[in-house]
Amino acid sequence: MATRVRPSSKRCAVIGGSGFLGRHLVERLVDRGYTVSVFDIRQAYELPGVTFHLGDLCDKQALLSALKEVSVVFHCASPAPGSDDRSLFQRVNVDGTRTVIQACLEAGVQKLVLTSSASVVFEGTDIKNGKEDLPYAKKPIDYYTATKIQQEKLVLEACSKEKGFLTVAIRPHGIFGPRDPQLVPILVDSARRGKMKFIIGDGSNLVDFTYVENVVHGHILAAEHLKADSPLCAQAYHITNDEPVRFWDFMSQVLVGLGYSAPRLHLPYALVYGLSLLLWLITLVLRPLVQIKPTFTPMRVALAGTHHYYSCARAKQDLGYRPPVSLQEAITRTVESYPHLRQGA
Ligand SMILES: NC(=O)C1=CN([C@@H]2O[C@H](COP(=O)(O)OP(=O)(O)OC[C@H]3O[C@@H](n4cnc5c(N)ncnc54)[C@H](OP(=O)(O)O)[C@@H]3O)[C@@H](O)[C@H]2O)C=CC1
Ligand SMILES: CC(C)CCC[C@@H](C)[C@H]1CC[C@H]2C3=C(CC[C@]12C)[C@@]1(C)CCC(=O)C[C@@H]1CC3
Repeated sequence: MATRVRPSSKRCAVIGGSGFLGRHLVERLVDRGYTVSVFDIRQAYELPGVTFHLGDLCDKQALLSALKEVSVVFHCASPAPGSDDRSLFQRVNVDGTRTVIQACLEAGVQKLVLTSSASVVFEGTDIKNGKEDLPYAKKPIDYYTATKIQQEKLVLEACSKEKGFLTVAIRPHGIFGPRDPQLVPILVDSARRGKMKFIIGDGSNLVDFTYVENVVHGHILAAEHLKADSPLCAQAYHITNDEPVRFWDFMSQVLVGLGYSAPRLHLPYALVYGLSLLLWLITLVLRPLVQIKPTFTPMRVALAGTHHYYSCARAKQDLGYRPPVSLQEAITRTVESYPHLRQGA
């Protein structure tokens, strides 16, 4: 009878390891002595000690070859939140995550750490110091969020001590840092097109922005603390910088740091939200004729004009989590990492 080789606990796979968060996670795992397999639809870099497996996570056979002798899987792949492609989100985040779980079970993986999102509870209205026991959003703000909810449920429900398969979900919020393709580039693009003159609402709304290395730290703590007798099994954990900041102060600091002017003029939230909805409807109607990508989508306006910050007390208690990099240091490092996005560059 063939004996199954017991996977080393230092052998892991990162699904989505070519992406922004995934690559930072891979780099940290390698520093900590892990052997890492990356599974992604693209290869973005090369790193000693890292093996790349290219494929779509909806393809179980492709996944299985990447998960051989792997004990921990980090699943941080997703289509970009800005995409409006409902069927893509369903296929990758929901059906694909089912496939990931199935492949993990077949390959004898012991732990699955999902990158979920704090937004799974966000409906476009204020959340102040939200805890993990808030109900999932009944009316999620977009397809991305709707499928992140389903994805998280699938992963947490798959946790089985009997099968020796343990799962946990990390819920970061507003990840930023070097190489982020989203937050800073979108902000700078909007500034360059003269669209960052206005503050939506009175500007007092508090939001979590989380430095990518802190998010990585939360993932690794979760993987290392996840044991059959630990409270982590089938739980979700907010991972933030634990320093909520005024949304518009954060944006202004990044903009000014890169040489652009901070927004100053105020516009009423309800007006901008209403206009963004109208614009969204117009783009839907015109879609067969012309593709328009509005800057101020209803989702972005809701995120820019409401409070949404979350408690990470549960992560502190169960994981011993403390954000290693402060918000100020994180902003400084981020601004320095984008010389090509500076005003005039
Ligand atoms: N960025 C943020 O502020 C937040 C992100 N999250 C979550 O964190 C995770 C990582 O996000 P982030 O690093 O920003 O995203 P990225 O888009 O940078 O990384 C995701 C990676 O997954 C890849 N991928 C997409 N679809 C598939 C597929 N079908 N099979 C294999 N690989 C695939 C992407 O390839 P390609 O680029 O070619 O699509 C990309 O390399 C996501 O799950 C996201 O939902 C949660 C909270 C906040
Ligand atoms: C044009 C401006 C009003 C806004 C520019 C910045 C935005 C691009 C970002 C501000 C908050 C960010 C955010 C996300 C994406 C980028 C922002 C909208 C997420 C939607 C990414 C995926 C998640 O899981 C939740 C994030 C919330 C915050």
